[in-house]
Amino acid sequence: FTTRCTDDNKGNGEPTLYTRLGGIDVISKVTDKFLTNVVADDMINTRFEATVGNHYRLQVLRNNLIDQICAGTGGPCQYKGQTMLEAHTGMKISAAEFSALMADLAAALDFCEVAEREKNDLLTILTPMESDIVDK
Ligand code: HEM
Repeated sequence: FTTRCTDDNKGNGEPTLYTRLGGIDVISKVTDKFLTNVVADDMINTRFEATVGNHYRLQVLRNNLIDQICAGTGGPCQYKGQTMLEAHTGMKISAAEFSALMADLAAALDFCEVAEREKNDLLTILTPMESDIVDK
């Protein structure tokens, strides 16, 4: 039975994925690189033209992405955006576009030197969202 002087574990001494990723600082940097990669990605960047062209809208998306990753990995944030189904309904996003976006995120995690285990853990959390995002 392991205890440590922190509440950042599930009672088993294992830090949350949020902490293993490096906390809000690394999550923010990964999100910025991810958005840079998406904007450079000819497969999907037209999807984000209106967002990138509006500073306020881009900041909202950035904040929502950071909160979503922070909250989803056990960090102290609250996601305040729409559900994935609400946010993507009407866009008719294809499975190929979803894969392209996930590859842009994986490249951002590599760029920020996030370790393989943490990279895979985060991608594993996001992958099931495909059913609420693709073909809606
Ligand atoms: C696991 C994959 C994905 C996640 C976690 C994700 C996450 C999000 C989040 C958090 C928002 C903001 C919702 C809000 O503001 O209330 C959003 C909006 C959006 N997403 Fe996704 N998304 C994913 C996949 C995709 C894909 C594959 C595309 C298109 C290729 C896409 C295109 C968009 C667009 C265009 C918006 C609207 C941005 C705006 O409001 O200006 N998303 N997404």
